Amino acid sequence: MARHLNPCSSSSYSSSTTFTPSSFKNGTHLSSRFIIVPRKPHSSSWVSLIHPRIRARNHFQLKSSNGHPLNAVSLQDGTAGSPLAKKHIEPRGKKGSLPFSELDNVESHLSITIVGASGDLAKKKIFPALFALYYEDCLPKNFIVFGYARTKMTDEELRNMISRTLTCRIDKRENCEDKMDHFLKRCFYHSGLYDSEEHFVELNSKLKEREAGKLSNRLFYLSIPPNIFVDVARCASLGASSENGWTRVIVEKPFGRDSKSSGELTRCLKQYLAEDQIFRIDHYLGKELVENLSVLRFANLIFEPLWSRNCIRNVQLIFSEDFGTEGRGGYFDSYGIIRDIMQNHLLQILALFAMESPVSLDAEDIRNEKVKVLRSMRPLQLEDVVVGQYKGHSKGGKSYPAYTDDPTVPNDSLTPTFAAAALFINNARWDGVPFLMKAGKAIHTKRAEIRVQFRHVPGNLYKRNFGTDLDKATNELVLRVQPDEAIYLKINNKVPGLGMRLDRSDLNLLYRARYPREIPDAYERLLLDAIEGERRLFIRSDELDAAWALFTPLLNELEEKKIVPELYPHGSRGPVGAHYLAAKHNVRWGDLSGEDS
Ligand SMILES: NC(=O)C1=CN([C@@H]2O[C@H](COP(=O)(O)OP(=O)(O)OC[C@H]3O[C@@H](n4cnc5c(N)ncnc54)[C@H](OP(=O)(O)O)[C@@H]3O)[C@@H](O)[C@H]2O)C=CC1
Ligand SMILES: O=C1O[C@H](COP(=O)(O)O)[C@@H](O)[C@H](O)[C@H]1O
Repeated sequence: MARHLNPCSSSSYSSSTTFTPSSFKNGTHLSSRFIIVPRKPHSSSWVSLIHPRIRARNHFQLKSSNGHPLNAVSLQDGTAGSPLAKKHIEPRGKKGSLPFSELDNVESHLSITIVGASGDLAKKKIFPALFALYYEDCLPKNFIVFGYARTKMTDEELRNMISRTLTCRIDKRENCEDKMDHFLKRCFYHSGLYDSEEHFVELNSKLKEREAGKLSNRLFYLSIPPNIFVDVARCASLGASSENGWTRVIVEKPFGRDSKSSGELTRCLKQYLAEDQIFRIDHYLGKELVENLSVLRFANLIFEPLWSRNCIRNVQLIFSEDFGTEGRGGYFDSYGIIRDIMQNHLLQILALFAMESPVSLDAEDIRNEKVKVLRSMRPLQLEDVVVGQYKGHSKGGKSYPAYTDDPTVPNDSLTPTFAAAALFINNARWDGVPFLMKAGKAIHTKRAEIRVQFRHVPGNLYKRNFGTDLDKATNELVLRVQPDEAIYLKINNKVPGLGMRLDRSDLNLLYRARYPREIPDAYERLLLDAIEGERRLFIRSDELDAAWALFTPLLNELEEKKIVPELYPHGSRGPVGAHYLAAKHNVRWGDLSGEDS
């Protein structure tokens, strides 16, 4: 195999092996017990397969996050441009396609490889999510999970490590311990380097051994630092892609630092993977309340007619954590809160909130609408942004560190741990409506919410009761994403009694009261969707480009001008500048209004 210096190599996005089409495994033989159904009647590239066993398991069908039955165990994702996408599978019954009899003979197998299995995210989120899916019978009958990392570990040691993070959550059914044992028996480990194709070939042999001739579908989860994404995509693609089923790769954020690096990352990944195979995860899209946003809008008559500049005064997207960057300072310092939270999680929510009604619930229809919103955003101005950084603080005899006290953070770091911004969408629906974002670490509370403040009632008969500030008593719809999921609507209400006194009350849908069951973690939903081939909750490359196009000029300006962040005490409500920014746009932060603070 020819070796040369590749622009996607190590220090940028590493690789040192030239791609030639012949270097790819190009499995050709399809014989399976699957029924092929076109996912979209008009698109032959969306050929999907449903295993009869899976079809028989209704629970599996019901879990698809777009509300459609499972229809997404596509044999081979992608149709062009990538080594993993060379095969074209004709729908059953078409000329040249495999006969029914041959399709009926092979069972499928799912292999999930977590690359970076020794890391924080894998332990905290990915293994527990996979166990929860197994526990809920959402994984196919034949599956295995492989951990891959440089750390030397035996299968047994991996199992020990994972078992410490698995919980018998949900409703503590009596067979949970058994299920845990069964799950752990399906977990294996392979130690290897991230840039060694040879080590992935070894992994491939272990996978094959356990797949035992079944049709193999393979999912790789890249839970690793971004500088090795491309190395792993290359080695996994060349050394361990499925020969007869699909191969998909979940990529964790950050997807670059700006437009240029993100474009470069996409370009490098696409040397080895087709866009259809890349699942860029934004775990906020997997959160229950974010999922519910579209249901609320499009399945209720009462909201959509109000959903525009005609009735909405402003929208607030708020994220805060009551802890600092503890343990992640090294990563955080080269990204900062704007890249860590705003450019992805909050902007994705904004796009879902503001998009027009999609043609259907199909992933492409939804992502088309989201990308239109992102492309309609007014360029962000520095004067519409406030940045902050937490400083040390003592309270109740306890002292809390400053951001720069972290030994992995330079003492003179200007990296923002807090930011607030006013954004605008230049389209007919949202012209002039401020979308205020606020994200901060080491704030007094942990929360994520969407607040919609409505205009005041014109000619309100009861305006006397509100005093001079009519905006103070307008309706406000709150979607509390976390903690304690809820949707509530603030309304003006008559206080019972003989007089006419109004107060503010909530129509409150508190999830724990209405749905007293545990809400699945975002990673469960997203992993299941990736297994099913459902891309709706994953970020398409043009969405990513549009998101970076919005934030890159601002980030450059902040860095070039060395804007000094406003210091705020650890555990406070954030910098005062955020209030001035809101006031400039005639907005009061709903979370600090006194009613909800
Ligand atoms: N942790 C979290 O809460 C979140 C993480 N993410 C993203 O998920 C990915 C994984 O995160 P996380 O688990 O925290 O990351 P870790 O820093 O824990 O890294 C994961 C694994 O990658 C290997 N690794 C770490 N640093 C390097 C390096 N410099 N070169 C080569 N290998 C390295 C290590 O495995 P070994 O040494 O055994 O090879 C490590 O166990 C990252 O992209 C992160 O940004 C996204 C959202 C939240
Ligand atoms: O992506 C990230 O998200 C977490 C917050 O996620 P949550 O689900 O716990 O709200 C954040 O702590 C981290 O900095 C960021 O990278």
